[in-house]
Amino acid sequence: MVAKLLDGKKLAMEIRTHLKQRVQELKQKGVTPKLVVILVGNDSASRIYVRNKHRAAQKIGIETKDIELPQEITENELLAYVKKYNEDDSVHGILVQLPLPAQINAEKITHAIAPAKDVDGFHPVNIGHLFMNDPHALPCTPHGIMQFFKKYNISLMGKHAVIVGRSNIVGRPMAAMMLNNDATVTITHSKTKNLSELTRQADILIAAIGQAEFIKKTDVKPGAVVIDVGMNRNDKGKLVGDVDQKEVAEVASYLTPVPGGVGPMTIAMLMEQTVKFAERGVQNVDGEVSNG
Ligand SMILES: Nc1nc2c(c(=O)[nH]1)N[C@@H](CN(C=O)c1ccc(C(=O)N[C@@H](CCC(=O)O)C(=O)O)cc1)CN2
Ligand SMILES: [Mg+2]
Repeated sequence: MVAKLLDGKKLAMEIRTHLKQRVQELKQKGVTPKLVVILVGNDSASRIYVRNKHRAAQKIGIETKDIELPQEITENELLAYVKKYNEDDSVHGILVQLPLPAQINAEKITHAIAPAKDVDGFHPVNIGHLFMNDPHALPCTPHGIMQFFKKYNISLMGKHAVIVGRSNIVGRPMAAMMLNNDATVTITHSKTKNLSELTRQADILIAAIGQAEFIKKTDVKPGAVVIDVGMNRNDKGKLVGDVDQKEVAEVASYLTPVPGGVGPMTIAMLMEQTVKFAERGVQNVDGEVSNG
């Protein structure tokens, strides 16, 4: 078997085209979706992701305000920025790019973003709604992965989904989304015993461990759908995923490439969520008018 590649770049472009239309409709109603992106410090990768978010937003017609803050900023100073944009009615979405410098408690910051403007879907209120199968805002990476299943008609019903990695931004929300779509979900992590025994049972395998080419051919059931969330630099400085792509492509039915798989979908979903939040504002206004 040779795996079919799930092209995230192409799917993200399709999604952006639809979003452009939705933004135009919003603008006709006098609303321009507005996203505030806060970048703290000098992390070079974060700088690139923020730039890519800005470009994606521009292409669709979303207004962005990029705020660059110094590495040494205090937690309270950063919280003051979040508060300011929480209170600004022209802003529909706020995100703080992660990771943050060591002196700042990232949880405290993400928890300070108003749940209604939490385009990253990281706030505990939004995570709670997601786990209760009543999603309000969805973390962008797992939400992007769900779009592959939709696009390629990969049903999750009754399937065994095995997730390697239990982070708050990928593993845990991924588990909730797949559970909400009737998969049987196993979450594994660095302390899991006999990991390969579990990954070999997966109909759908999500690799989000942060270790270069960790998942080998022998860890994968023939015909499995394999999603590679990893972004690591190997010893030659090349970007590689958590999956040994060359080997695993020989046994998987579907595989997301790195680059060009999950990454572009993360940004597409951020755009989608920003538009959705702006549409909610319009619905509320329409509601008030019709009730009046
Ligand atoms: N506030 C947030 N911080 C972080 C998030 C997030 O969703 N919200 N996710 C990651 C970083 N990230 C977006 O912020 C992100 C990372 C990578 C990509 C991407 O498109 N990657 C490319 C490859 C890029 C390269 O060549 O280095 C790909 O996979 O094709 C998009 C978004 C952590 N922080
Ligand atoms: Mg990718």
